[in-house]
Amino acid sequence: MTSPTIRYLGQKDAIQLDEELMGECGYKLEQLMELAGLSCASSILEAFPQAKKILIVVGPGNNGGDGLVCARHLKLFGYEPEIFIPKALQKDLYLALANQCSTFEIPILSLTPQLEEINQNYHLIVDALFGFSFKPPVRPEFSAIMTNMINSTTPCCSIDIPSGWDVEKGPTELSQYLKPKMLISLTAPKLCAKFFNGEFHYLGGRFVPPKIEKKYDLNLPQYLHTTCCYRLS
Ligand SMILES: NC(=O)C1=CN([C@@H]2O[C@H](COP(=O)(O)OP(=O)(O)OC[C@H]3O[C@@H](n4cnc5c(N)ncnc54)[C@H](O)[C@@H]3O)[C@@H](O)[C@H]2O)[C@@H](O)CC1
Ligand SMILES: [K+]
Repeated sequence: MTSPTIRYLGQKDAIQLDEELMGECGYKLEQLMELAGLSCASSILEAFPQAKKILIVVGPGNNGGDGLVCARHLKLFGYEPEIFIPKALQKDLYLALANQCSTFEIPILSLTPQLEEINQNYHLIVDALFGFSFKPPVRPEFSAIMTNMINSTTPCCSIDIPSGWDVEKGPTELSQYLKPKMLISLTAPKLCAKFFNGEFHYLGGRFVPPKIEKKYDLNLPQYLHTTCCYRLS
């Protein structure tokens, strides 16, 4: 089910819009990431209030950064998040966010969580591996964790893009692919979200100036009151 009016962005437009937010709109990446991560944690609180232990899989780009911010807010909301980072983080921003998570006593796992471990220990997986800059196929260093996420019986919540999916064409070229129960689209859904058929589709990233909304013809729904997430379907 999709929202009848909201615009779905292609990969090029998503990247360009992001650059404009941080260019002429004057946002810093840290600001956008904080709001994006907060909206992810807020969406999860609405959709999975009963989940307790949450595994957050953090990738090498800004999608992973959103995951780190989300982990911190989930902890503040009373969840027990744990983080797995398959590839060592490079940028100072990501290292600072990971450090904040450690300060919040969020465990950072050193070994790839195995399938049985994920099934037994966690109520939810947060997929913050790859976002709108992903180009398939998944490189080998991520294949073990991707396989475990795909095969796990624990429900998955993908941030912005279900990892491994083509940003525009969705999962069509893969034999085995992630089927998240929840998708949180940031700023606006990307074209691959048309192939999402899980239970919860949320919109987050309540930071778009009217000028940008008009320019990209986003037709965003009205967020209610102080909320930072909106359920699309
Ligand atoms: N305007 C927005 O909507 C905002 C978006 N943010 C997030 O930023 C994301 C985009 O971040 P980035 O542009 O940093 O990119 P991504 O996080 O999508 O991923 C880029 C990283 O993945 C690696 N990668 C790409 N293809 C790969 C493959 N096939 N196998 C293995 N690794 C691969 C790249 O080398 C790079 O390290 C969005 O999806 C969203 O989650 C927020 O942080 C801030 C605001
Ligand atoms: K993702």
